[in-house]
Amino acid sequence: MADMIITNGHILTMEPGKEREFSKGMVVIDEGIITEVREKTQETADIIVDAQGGIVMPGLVNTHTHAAMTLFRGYADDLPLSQWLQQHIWPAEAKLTDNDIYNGTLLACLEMIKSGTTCFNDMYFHMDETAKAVEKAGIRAALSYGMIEFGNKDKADAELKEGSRFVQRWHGKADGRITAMYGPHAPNTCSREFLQRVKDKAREDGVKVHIHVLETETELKEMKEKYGMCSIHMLNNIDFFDSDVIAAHCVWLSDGDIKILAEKGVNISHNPVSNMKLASGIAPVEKLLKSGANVCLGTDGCASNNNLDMFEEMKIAALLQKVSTMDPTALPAKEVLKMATVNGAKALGINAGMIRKGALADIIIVDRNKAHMRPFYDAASHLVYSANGQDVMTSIVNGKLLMQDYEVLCMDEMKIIEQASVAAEDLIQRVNE
Ligand SMILES: O=c1[nH]cnc2c1ncn2[C@@H]1O[C@H](CO)[C@@H](O)[C@H]1O
Ligand SMILES: [Zn+2]
Repeated sequence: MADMIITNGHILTMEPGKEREFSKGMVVIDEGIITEVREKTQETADIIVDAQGGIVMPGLVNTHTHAAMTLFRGYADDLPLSQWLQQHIWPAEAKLTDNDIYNGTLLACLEMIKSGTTCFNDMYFHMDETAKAVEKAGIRAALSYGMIEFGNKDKADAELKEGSRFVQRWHGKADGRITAMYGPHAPNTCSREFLQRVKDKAREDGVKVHIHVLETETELKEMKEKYGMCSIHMLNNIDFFDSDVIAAHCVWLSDGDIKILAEKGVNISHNPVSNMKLASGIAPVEKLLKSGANVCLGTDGCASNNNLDMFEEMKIAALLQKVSTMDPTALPAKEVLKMATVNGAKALGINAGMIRKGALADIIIVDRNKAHMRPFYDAASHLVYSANGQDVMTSIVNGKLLMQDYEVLCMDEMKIIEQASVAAEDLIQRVNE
């Protein structure tokens, strides 16, 4: 007998090139893997999840965030990026403890599980604690220690050592739910020599690299002054780019940069809410997709968003491309849904983001028994333009129910909220001392 069957739901498979929909289908799960997807027939299993009145779809993949930054939600708003980071966020981050990161990450995991994200890509500090929180919550994640050396040789050695220690300790852990990566912060906070060393080490270790790239015009100007070229050309010159790189933001791109990113198979995490809030600019997502690049979707941290709701992110991504290109056909719902599922899973190298035989059972069920979800013509349209994270009823990761019919099963919800609030209060007191 199978471990689990999800039955009676409207299934959206999202398989690239051959997306299927079943108005009353069933998904069979065994040992964390999807073993069958088809029209409903009678069947039994250890656990039967009734998805009546729901859309069954792949869990959302958030390809760029800093989970523990939930502790800074609403702490410093309405500021430009450099001022926001240098005067507010970095001084506060200097006071973060292991305990803060653990509790902040658990709060993020709770929020993600409740709003349909089954996997996230994180770069931050005290990452052992992030990994422990992921292990406990049951969610899937790609994690990297955020390295910043500003060209300092001693710092470079220490940062790479810590990044490497983290990769050795956590890659493939938590029943395979954790993937570890290297996380050099950005081309203007890390030197060219350091970035080259990091990429060499990542290739040697067979792991991916997660980096911020051309988020702001300031970065573009700094790079041109320092190297006589933009970040994309500098990184390309040191052979940094391949399909094992996740480049977050990529806002300030020339047509030549887009060609390089597409040719090298670089994965681009678009983070429209953060880019709008910090007034960083608008990434050329339509052009990137047309060039064949793999574009996925992220929220960035809670200090620049201020939530982790990937439904909100999908809608804003679509709207922003339309208004910036003055073309209502730009970034249609189906395309943005792919960014948040299959493209994200591809970027992180996980066999998920779609409901098909052999894929990891990372699945969510979205409620359509709600006023704003009726009538029902097109599932993709509703998911992108009408739904929000609070419409997610059920979340499954690795074949395990983390939330069922709005009830969180993997953790004590009120305890997590309370612990994170206490940690944040204490942290801000230390910052203000
Ligand atoms: O949008 C952003 N741009 C640049 N840095 C960021 C952004 N969001 C968070 N961080 C910062 O990146 C470091 C993690 O490696 C942290 O210092 C975090 O505050
Ligand atoms: Zn970021």
